[in-house]
Amino acid sequence: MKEYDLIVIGSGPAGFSAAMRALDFGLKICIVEGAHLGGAGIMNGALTSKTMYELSMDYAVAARTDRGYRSGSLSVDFEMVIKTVIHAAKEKQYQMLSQIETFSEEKSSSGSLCLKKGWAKFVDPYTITVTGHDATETLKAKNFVIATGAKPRKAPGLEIDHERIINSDDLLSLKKFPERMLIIGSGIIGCEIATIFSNFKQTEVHLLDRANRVLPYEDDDVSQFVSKNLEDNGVIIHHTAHLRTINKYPDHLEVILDYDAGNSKVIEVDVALVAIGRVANTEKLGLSNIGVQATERGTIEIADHCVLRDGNNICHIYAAGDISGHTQLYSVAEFQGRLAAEQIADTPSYPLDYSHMSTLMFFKPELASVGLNEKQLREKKIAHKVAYYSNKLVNRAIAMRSTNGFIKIIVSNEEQPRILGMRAGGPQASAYIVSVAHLINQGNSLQEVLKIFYPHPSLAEVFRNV
Ligand SMILES: Cc1cc2nc3c(=O)[nH]c(=O)nc-3n(C[C@H](O)[C@H](O)[C@H](O)COP(=O)(O)OP(=O)(O)OC[C@H]3O[C@@H](n4cnc5c(N)ncnc54)[C@H](O)[C@@H]3O)c2cc1C
Ligand SMILES: NC(=O)c1ccc[n+]([C@@H]2O[C@H](COP(=O)([O-])OP(=O)(O)OC[C@H]3O[C@@H](n4cnc5c(N)ncnc54)[C@H](O)[C@@H]3O)[C@@H](O)[C@H]2O)c1
Repeated sequence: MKEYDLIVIGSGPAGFSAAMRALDFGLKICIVEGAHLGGAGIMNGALTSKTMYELSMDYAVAARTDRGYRSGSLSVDFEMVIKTVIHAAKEKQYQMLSQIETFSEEKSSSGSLCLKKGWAKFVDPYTITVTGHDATETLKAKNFVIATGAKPRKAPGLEIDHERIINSDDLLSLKKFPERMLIIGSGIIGCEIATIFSNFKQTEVHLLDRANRVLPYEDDDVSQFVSKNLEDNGVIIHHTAHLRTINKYPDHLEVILDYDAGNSKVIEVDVALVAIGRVANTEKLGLSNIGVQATERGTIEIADHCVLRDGNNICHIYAAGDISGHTQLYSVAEFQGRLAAEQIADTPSYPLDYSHMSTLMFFKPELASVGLNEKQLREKKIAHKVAYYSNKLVNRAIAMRSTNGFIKIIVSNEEQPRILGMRAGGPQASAYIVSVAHLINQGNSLQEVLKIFYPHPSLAEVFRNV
């Protein structure tokens, strides 16, 4: 039976970063992956959706007719779009495979990496089985990182048939642009997919928002900004609407929506896509064989990245990424994986500080977020002030003829106000978010922002004016 220093279960950003960091410490590592190398970080997730977003944004630029240019006969081929997206995913997967091969057991004298394809299940705290297509293998290790990620949540009473009623995992299997599409769920995935399909202008996009605004966890002004942009891009948003049922007919789906106001609406679409959150992949891991119970949300509780068993750390089994119940982001998964490997190697590490966590949301225009928003600060009863500045006043935005955007900086209510959070919407909003994350991390006051030179003309100049 093969024995390793570390077995990583799952090859997404959490698992792969844990493995790569563990390699630095000379460990003999095996990565076990049941589906796609790179997990949702690559396939049916972050990279594929962002590739499709970029293509759709290019198409939207090419389709403009208000800038003095006009393309002759613009058309888009869905098959080619999907091929390009899969190409991008494969490019990344082959980079990862090359890294694995570079450090294969046969070649590497110190640390080594191997990849086993199959589904892992704990037999006891030091043993797993890996079930592949044709065989089951038993492996042992001194340490484990569970990085099995998450999968799309099922909508109650709605069967996903993976052809017409689909989730984000099925997007790349579509054969053509749907003429009409309903997206159920107006969180990040729902709004990003609505942006992509409305950019291509081949699909009538309906977005079901069970609340009265999209992105329910964001501040009202930010949600309204996103809502308005989606509508301006042609998306039909059904606010305060609830899905009663979908009736399947050979050539269409009949959707019945019930609104909070009491009225109902029947609409016809070709594809319905469910995007109502993601649930952790714990159920097939054999957690009971290691004395671990998943939380009510199906996640694994951790302390210092160690899995908790009966309130105690099992200090040779770690968990990282979406499975851990923290914010489901690539960067968080990658960070947690790296720190788990450092714990395993007993290397002095630093605690993960989520206060300057940042994220980009790929809408039109993009939305960037770092730190807390007003809603969270009100919940935590933290006194704060808000500075707001419109891109309408920024020369670069004017030059781009693209002034739909803003920056909103949230600071503490102190004499020297510290930056607590920021939201920015507009072109290139992603470009300056990391500098704000640094300022939050360093506990800097707003004054620091004003001491910096800003290149002109740049969208970052928006800071100087807040
Ligand atoms: C459509 C979409 C778009 C996204 N866009 C972004 C984005 O733009 N930015 C961002 O920060 N985040 C984005 N995310 C979220 C991000 O992809 C996840 O937070 C991240 O991939 C989580 O990493 P992970 O390693 O924890 O899990 P995953 O990436 O889910 O990887 C887990 C892996 O474990 C494997 N696995 C599960 N169970 C087993 C088992 N028993 N045995 C063996 N293997 C197993 C799975 O097959 C999978 O490959 C997006 C997600 C989706 C779905
Ligand atoms: N750019 C990014 O950073 C990015 C992109 C995509 C996904 N992600 C990550 O993936 C996670 C999952 O994305 P998501 O959009 O699926 O989840 P989400 O939590 O962002 O949003 C889920 C949405 O579905 C709604 N909802 C829940 N149950 C519902 C029901 N029964 N009927 C109708 N609506 C319902 C919620 O009100 C919410 O609006 C995100 O939380 C995010 O962390 C990040």
